[in-house]
Amino acid sequence: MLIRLKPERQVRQISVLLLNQPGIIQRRNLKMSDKFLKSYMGSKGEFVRKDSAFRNWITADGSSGFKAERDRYHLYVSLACPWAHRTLIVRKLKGLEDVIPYTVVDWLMGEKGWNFTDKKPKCSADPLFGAQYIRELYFKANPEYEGRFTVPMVWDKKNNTIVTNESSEIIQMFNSEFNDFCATVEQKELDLYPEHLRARVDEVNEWIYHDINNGVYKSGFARSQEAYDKAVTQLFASLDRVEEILSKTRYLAGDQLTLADIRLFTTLVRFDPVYVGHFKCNKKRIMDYPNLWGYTRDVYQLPGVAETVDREHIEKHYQASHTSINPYAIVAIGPDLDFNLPHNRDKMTKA
Ligand SMILES: N[C@@H](CCC(=O)N[C@@H](CS)C(=O)NCC(=O)O)C(=O)O
Repeated sequence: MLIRLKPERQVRQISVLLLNQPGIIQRRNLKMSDKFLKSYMGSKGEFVRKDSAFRNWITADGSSGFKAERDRYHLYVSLACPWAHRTLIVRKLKGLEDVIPYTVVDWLMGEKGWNFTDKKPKCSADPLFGAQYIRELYFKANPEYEGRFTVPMVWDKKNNTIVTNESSEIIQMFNSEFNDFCATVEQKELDLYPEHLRARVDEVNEWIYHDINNGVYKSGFARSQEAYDKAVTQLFASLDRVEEILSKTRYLAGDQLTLADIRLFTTLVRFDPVYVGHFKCNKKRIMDYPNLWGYTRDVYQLPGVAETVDREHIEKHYQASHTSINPYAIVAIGPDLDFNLPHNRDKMTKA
């Protein structure tokens, strides 16, 4: 009986069982997911995120060689991905919809990484090259490329190359370098990384990135009890810390929304539907934290943000793609969540 086998034998058995069923695709996914995870593993079974490889900057004056221009850059995203989601929110808040077009990849990540499809809602074929996989674009930019094929990624149609694949930098560029092109004056004047709040924004970003944004991945992809315990303990200690901050101020850096909030929001909005179950981040749910839950709804309800959130892409991507942690790729039903419930956090803003 399966239950009596040693762990490594059980894994083989699962693979055979899946092969005997009509959905042969499961075996392919199992292999992919394992390879994917191993490429991110440290020596103690801990998840180690790789640095992004393309780090050019688009500037308003073009001094970097990449001048901010209308319809010069193309943004590639997954609606499932929290890092890519940041870029869609800032693009929206800054009114850059007509300036920076984007393409959404398939929510299912297979053995060759992200692929394009026009057969699923909100996804489309690659408009620039008709590529099948995002990796093809990375090789177009650099045939010797050896890094990961990640989203978000910004393609420069003029120089025919990748500008950047680092979300934290893309959102800074969208915030400040495209101000000549924003749809409205309010959007041009909106500064999500103002000089006087930078030190505070940088400070919170630092620990929120390690403990929360990446903390959920470190918990979910841990391959040893020790690595999981460490990551998940740190994750919830930092969520408690954020809860405390948000009991005093509406946003992380005070009364004003900043890039730090966008960066945190994209993790929080995925937390209860995916990270609690799929990544075993189940000490508490976001809805158990009054301030974090109210804050998540507050950011969600900002004009334009809700339309960047796609629960179908989010829930299906993680659970169907990571078959080494969810071998049958069954997508859980997910909690009832109403992000539109009143949050009353506007009352915290000082007059
Ligand atoms: N540091 C990058 C991380 C981006 C990232 O890891 N994206 C994931 C999707 S959530 C990805 O594309 N993974 C594909 C892979 O690692 O092969 C950023 O913030 O932009």
